[in-house]
Amino acid sequence: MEQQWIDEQVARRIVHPRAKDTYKGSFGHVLVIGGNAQYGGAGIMSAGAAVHAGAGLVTLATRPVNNTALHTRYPEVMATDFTELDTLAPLIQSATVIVIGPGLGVDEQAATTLSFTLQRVTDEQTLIIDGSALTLLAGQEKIHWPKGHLILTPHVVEFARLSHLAVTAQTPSQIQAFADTLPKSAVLVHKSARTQLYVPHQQTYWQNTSGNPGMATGGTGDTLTGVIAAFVAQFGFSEETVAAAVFTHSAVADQLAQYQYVVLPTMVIDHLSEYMHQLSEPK
Ligand SMILES: NC(=O)C1=CN([C@@H]2O[C@H](COP(=O)(O)OP(=O)(O)OC[C@H]3O[C@@H](n4cnc5c(N)ncnc54)[C@H](O)[C@@H]3O)[C@@H](O)[C@H]2O)[C@@H](O)CC1
Ligand SMILES: Nc1ncnc2c1ncn2[C@@H]1O[C@H](COP(=O)(O)OP(=O)(O)O)[C@@H](O)[C@H]1O
Ligand SMILES: [Mg+2]
Repeated sequence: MEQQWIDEQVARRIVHPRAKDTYKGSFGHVLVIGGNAQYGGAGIMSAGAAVHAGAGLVTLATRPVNNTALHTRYPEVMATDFTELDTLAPLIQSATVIVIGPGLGVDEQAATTLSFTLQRVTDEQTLIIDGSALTLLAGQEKIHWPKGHLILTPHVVEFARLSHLAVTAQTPSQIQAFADTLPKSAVLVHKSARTQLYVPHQQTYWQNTSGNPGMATGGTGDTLTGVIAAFVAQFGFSEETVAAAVFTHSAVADQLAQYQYVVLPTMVIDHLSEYMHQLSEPK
């Protein structure tokens, strides 16, 4: 298979200065569905990353036990309970981009919310499926992928559950063969120390050039979902938008790793907007 690089040029093509005559509605509404009682931080980091990467509006559908922590850290984020399906339905309907899975868990409530959401996503929306939602789907006999633009963000073990390919068997041609089974408007982000991006029925996959081992802390992938969501909400769905988000997330971490041994996900969130400003300015 051919390979193309995800580098700063890609991110610079996507992240541009904002037009003067804009408002919060110009930059999309991100709905994150995740964060149960055990994994509250995952939902908070995904939603926080979406705010800091520039989404106009962000709502987190989480468990209420997480609300105080959420609003202490990110008061910009609106909150609701992901088990209150009557309240969730109109939020799903009005979202530009939906993230489902970070810290969602795999219990019955999580499974109910997942199938409720999958049934309601429309052609115009983008759905990012991550973490627990991927694990839940992998447990189904046959996966019915939803309508709309689809972005899957598995790490290698989540990908093994989905594809039944052992980690050592996850070569580019095998990953592409799995990607070819997805709906045509799908992007597969295969996460690892060498994150790659696949699109159904393409001969070329994308290889990220940013990232470092300081990122190996729980929550880094949860944070990535929020960055991808905000990029799609502002700049529109395309494989290049997803590639730009993947690059930006790790490039921020690379800048921090010049001075730090460990790069925490929340530190990446704090520096996203500064880095996006750099990307949007001429060099
Ligand atoms: N602060 C929080 O609330 C956190 C919540 N999290 C959530 O916890 C849930 C479970 O996710 P997990 O990923 O922890 O658990 P999983 O059971 O899905 O996968 C964990 C396994 O995958 C392995 N793995 C991951 N990347 C690998 C790689 N590149 N090479 C080899 N092995 C690799 C891990 O070592 C581990 O054995 C998800 O919903 C996730 O979003 C985690 O993101 C951790 C932080
Ligand atoms: N050694 C590494 N080099 C580059 N990127 C890494 C490294 N370790 C982890 N990452 C990145 O961190 C993220 C981990 O995602 P994931 O395993 O889903 O984390 P979590 O679910 O805990 O948030 C991925 O984006 C992955 O590319
Ligand atoms: Mg994860």
